[in-house]
Amino acid sequence: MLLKFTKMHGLGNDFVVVDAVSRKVYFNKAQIERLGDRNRGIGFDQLLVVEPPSNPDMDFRYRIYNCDGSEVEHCGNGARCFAKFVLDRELTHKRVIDVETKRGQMQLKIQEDGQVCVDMGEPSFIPADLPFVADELADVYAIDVAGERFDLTPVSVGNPHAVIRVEALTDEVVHRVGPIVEAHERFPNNVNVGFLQILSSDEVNLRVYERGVGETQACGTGACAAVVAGIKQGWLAANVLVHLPGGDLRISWQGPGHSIEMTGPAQKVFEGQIYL
Ligand SMILES: N[C@H](CCC[C@H](N)C(=O)O)C(=O)O
Repeated sequence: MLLKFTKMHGLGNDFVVVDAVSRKVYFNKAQIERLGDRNRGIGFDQLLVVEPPSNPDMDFRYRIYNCDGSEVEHCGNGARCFAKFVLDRELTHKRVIDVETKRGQMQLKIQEDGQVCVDMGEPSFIPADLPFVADELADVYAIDVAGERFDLTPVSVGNPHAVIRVEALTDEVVHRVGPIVEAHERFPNNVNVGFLQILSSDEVNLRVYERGVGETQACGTGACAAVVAGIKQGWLAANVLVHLPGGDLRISWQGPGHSIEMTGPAQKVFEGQIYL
């Protein structure tokens, strides 16, 4: 089958986006892994498959697959690219789009400057919501990584995140600790691992070792998780500028009972077709 696709990115977190509204498309795990292979396929961090909504009150549904083939609940950078994709392809003419994903419903607003503002929903610090195995409720949890102790804050943004505050964002800590925590037995569904360096109460540096991918240039849900963890710990204010390797995101959260709001760019790189 000849598959038409659009290659996009949000701050270097890259996606292949497929229109499954005009024509149904299904992928098995092996096909996703092959398409995501940067040497033998197209290459992407995540595949986004845009479908008609199952709920008639929604405009679309879109499915999110990591390059290892795992389907996931939420993707912040992907949400912004999804919004640009459906508008550019005239699948909608709305600039406020209601969409459902595996984690639930959310609303996206495409601003006149092309930036996309996403209602990322409410975070949860309840371990069972990730899931994270914990004997008791705490603000931070100590986890042993090869004999070294790391304090982490588990946060669900629909998908699971472990936020670890560090004084320095070194390759060594990200690439050694990231994979161990990602697959740690206390995270039965694995976890995205965010390394947070606080610059001030409203500015941080962040690197994310993503579940099912490895380190990405940016992670939207990771930026949301890091900011809400920092606010909960009293390190951060309600509106934070997050510097990621691929660029900046603006994240704001007014506290429990409120949604997280994320604003950032979405870029189209090229359109293509490939035999599946
Ligand atoms: N790797 C993530 C999904 C993609 C998240 C990220 N690309 C974002 O922008 O939020 C997970 O397994 O939950």
